[in-house]
Amino acid sequence: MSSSSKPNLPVTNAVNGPPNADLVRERGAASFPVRDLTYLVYGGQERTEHLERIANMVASDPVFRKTDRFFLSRTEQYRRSLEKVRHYKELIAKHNLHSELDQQDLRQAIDEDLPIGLHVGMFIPTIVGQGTDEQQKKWLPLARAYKIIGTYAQTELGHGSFIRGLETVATYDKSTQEFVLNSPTLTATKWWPGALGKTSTHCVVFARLVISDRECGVHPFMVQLRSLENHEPLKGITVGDIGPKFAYETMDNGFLRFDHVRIPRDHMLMRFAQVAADGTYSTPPHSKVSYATMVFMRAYIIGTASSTLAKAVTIAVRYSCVRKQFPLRSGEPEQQILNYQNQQAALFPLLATAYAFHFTGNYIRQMYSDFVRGMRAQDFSVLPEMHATSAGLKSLTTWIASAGIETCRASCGGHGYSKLSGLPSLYANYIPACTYEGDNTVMCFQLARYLLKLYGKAQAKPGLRLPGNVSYLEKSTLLDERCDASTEELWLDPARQLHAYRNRALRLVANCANRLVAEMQKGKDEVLAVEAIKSDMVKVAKAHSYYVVLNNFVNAIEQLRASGTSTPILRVLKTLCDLFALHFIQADLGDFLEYGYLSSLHTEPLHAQIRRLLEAIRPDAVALVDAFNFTDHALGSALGVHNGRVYETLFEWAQQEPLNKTQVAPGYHEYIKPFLLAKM
Ligand SMILES: CCCCCCCCCC/C=C\CCCCC/C=C/C(=O)SCCNC(=O)CCNC(=O)[C@H](O)C(C)(C)COP(=O)(O)OP(=O)(O)OC[C@H]1O[C@@H](n2cnc3c(N)ncnc32)[C@H](O)[C@@H]1OP(=O)(O)O
Ligand SMILES: Cc1cc2nc3c(=O)[nH]c(=O)nc-3n(C[C@H](O)[C@H](O)[C@H](O)COP(=O)(O)OP(=O)(O)OC[C@H]3O[C@@H](n4cnc5c(N)ncnc54)[C@H](O)[C@@H]3O)c2cc1C
Repeated sequence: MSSSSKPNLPVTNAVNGPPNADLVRERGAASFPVRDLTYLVYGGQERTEHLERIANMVASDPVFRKTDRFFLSRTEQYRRSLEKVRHYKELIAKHNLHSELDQQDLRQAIDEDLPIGLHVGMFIPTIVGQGTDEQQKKWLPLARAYKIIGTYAQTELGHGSFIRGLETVATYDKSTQEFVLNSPTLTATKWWPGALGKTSTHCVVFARLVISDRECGVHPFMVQLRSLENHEPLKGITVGDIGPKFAYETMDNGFLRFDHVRIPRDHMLMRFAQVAADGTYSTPPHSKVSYATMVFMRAYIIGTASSTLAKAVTIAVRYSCVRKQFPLRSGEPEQQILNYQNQQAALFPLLATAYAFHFTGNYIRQMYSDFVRGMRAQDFSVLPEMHATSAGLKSLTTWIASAGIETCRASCGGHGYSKLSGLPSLYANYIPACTYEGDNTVMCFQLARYLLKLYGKAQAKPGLRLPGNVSYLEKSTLLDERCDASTEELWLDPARQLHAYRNRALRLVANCANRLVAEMQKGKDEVLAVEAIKSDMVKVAKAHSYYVVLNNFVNAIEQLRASGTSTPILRVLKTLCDLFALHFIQADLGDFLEYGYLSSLHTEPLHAQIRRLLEAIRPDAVALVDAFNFTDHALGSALGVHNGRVYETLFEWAQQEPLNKTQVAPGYHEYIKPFLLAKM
C-alpha cells in the first residue's frame, strides 16, 4: 500500500542522486499508509505539517548545519551553539513564533543541547512553579524575553542525589532583610548545572535556609551571577566551566561558589514557604513541593526517550537495508543485512520500544497536567504517585534508550563506529539522562518504596482500593496464578501479556516485602533492612515500570481502535506491541521461570512467536522508521540518509576531515621524513 500523501521533507545533507533501489522497493511494499502513522505519532495532519515547516526551515538554514560539528574544538562548538541561540531568537521574531509550543518545536528541530536548555527547561519552570504571583510578574517577562538567562543550580561537588545534604547556606539577616549566600566548604561548590559556567546571568540556587540559627531545609533562591552590562561575575561570586566531559560539548556545565553574597528577602521563591520580614518562617504545604521542577523534567525526559531511540533505530534500519553482506548460496545476490534474523532480533524490539515509549510519553504528559491542575488548587494528593511513577519511568526509558542506541551502533558494524554515522554522539549526548534529574538507581528506590508501602497497606487492609496502575497490588491471589499461554497464538493475547507483567511485578514486590520483614526479624531496624534489599528494589521498580509501559501501549491501541483508526495501522501497532511485550519477557525470562509462572511449556511457543513477529515486521521495517519522519538534519547521520546514498554521503563527509586539507600529513617533515629518509 502506498502512503496517502507524500512527505514534505527535504533531503538535506545527503549526497543527491537517485535514491537507493532497495529502500525504494521497501517503501513501495509497506502494508500500511506511512503518512497516516506519522499523523498519529505527531497528533494529526495539521500538526505534522506545522512541524515539517519548522523542520524544513531549520534543515535548510546554514546557521543550524550540523555536519561540521565533528571537526570543531570544544570552544568552537560552544560558540557555534551560541550563534544558534542568537539565530533561534531572530527566527522567533521573524516568524512570530511566540507561543511556548512554537518555540519548543523550533528547539526540537534545531536538535542540539543549546545553552538555553536549562533556561527554558528548568529556570523558567521553577519561577512559574515556585515563585509568588509578584515574583513571577517581576522575573518571567525578563526571562521570556531573554533579558536574563538562567539556570538551575542544585547539585554540588559533594552531593547530588542527597538533596538534604547540600551545604550551600542562605542565612537570613533580619537587620537588612537580606539572605547571605555562602559556600562554606569546597564540597559546597555548585557543580554541573548546565549553562552555569559561561552563559547564565542568573540562577535559581538551592540552599539550606537558616534563620536565627534554625535550619529550615533546602529552598530555592533567585541570584544574579553576572553583570548585565559586561557579563563579568558579580562581587563574591566565583563561576566557571567544569571542564571536558564524555560529550555534551555545546553545554557549559558550570561551578559556582558564593562568598557571603547578599540578596534581598524577596529573592527567595516564596510560593509555598515564606520568610516574613521579621524572620518568621512558614512551612510549605508539602515537604517536597520545592522538588517539583525535577518532577517536571523527569516527565519531559520520559517524553524524549521515544524520539531519541527512534532516531537510532531509523539510522540502523535504513542502513541495514542498504548494507549487503554475503550471498546465502554462491552465485546468488548478497543479502541485505536486515534479512538476517539476528539483525532483526537486535533492531525490531527497539523499533517496537520506540513506539511503546511514544505512548508512555503521552501518558506521563497527561498525568503531569492533571497533577499541575491539582497543585494549582492546593491539592498535593497526587504528588507521591506522580513522583514515584515518573521516577520509575524516567529510569526504565533512559536505560533502555541508552542501551538501545549502543545496540543500533554495534549493528551497523564498522561504519557504526564512525562519528559520521551519528550514533556515537547520539549515545554520548544521551547517556547522562540516566544520571541527571536523579540517578536512575536512586530513582528506582523511590518507586520501589512507594510500591512496598502500598503493598503493605493493601495487605493490612483487604478491600482497600489503590490507584489504577498499582491496583494489582491489592490482588495477592494473582500470586497463585500461572501463565496459560501454551501456544504461539495465546501469546498474542494482550490480557495474557499484561497478566505476566503484573504477576512478575507483584511477585517481586511481595518477595521484597517478605525479605524486608525477614531482615527485621533477624534484628535489623527498618533502615538497615532496606539496605539489605536494595538490588531487589531496583528490579521491583523496573518490573512495575515495564508493566506501566505495556499497559499504556495496549490501552492506546484499544482507544485507537475505538476511535476508528484504520485496520492496517492497528495491525502494525498491534504487532509492535506484541513484540515489545514478548521480547521483554524473553529478555528477563529468569524472573518468570524462577517462581514457576512460566515453564518450558510456555517458553517454546514464546520464542517461536517472537520469531514470527520479527518476520511480520520485516517488510514494514523501513516504513515504520520513515513514519517517525525525521529530516536528514535531525538524524545527522551518513548511514541514515533518507535517500539511502550511504556510501556517497560517507565518502563526501569524510572529505571535510581537517587531516585531508593537505596531501602531505601534518608532522610529516618533523616525524616521518627523518626515519623514512634515514640511511640504512
Ligand atoms: C512548554 C514545555 C517546555 C518544555 C521545555 C523543556 C525544555 C527542555 C530543554 C532540555 C534541555 C536539556 C535537557 C537536559 C537537562 C538536564 C538538566 C539536569 C538537571 C539536573 O540534574 S537538576 C538536579 C537533579 N537532582 C536530582 O534529581 C536529585 C535526586 N534526588 C532526589 O530527588 C531526592 O533527594 C530523593 C528523591 C533521592 C530523596 O529525597 P530526600 O530529600 O532525601 O527525601 P527522602 O527522605 O528520601 O524522602 C522523603 C519522602 O519524600 C518523597 N519524595 C522525595 N522526592 C520527592 C518528590 N520530588 N516529590 C514527591 N515526593 C518526594 C520520598 O519518596 C519520601 O516519601 P516517603 O516518606 O517514603 O513517603
Ligand atoms: C550532563 C549533566 C547535566 C547536569 N545538569 C545539572 C543541572 O543543570 N543542575 C543540577 O543541579 N545538577 C545537574 N546535574 C547533576 C545531576 O543531577 C547529578 O549528577 C545526579 O542527580 C546524580 O547525583 P550524584 O552525581 O550525586 O550521584 P551519586 O548520588 O553520587 O551517585 C553515585 C552512585 O552512587 C549510587 N547511590 C547514591 N545514593 C545511593 C543510595 N542511597 N543507595 C544506594 N546507592 C546510591 C548511585 O546509584 C550511583 O551509582 C547534571 C549532571 C550531568 C551528568
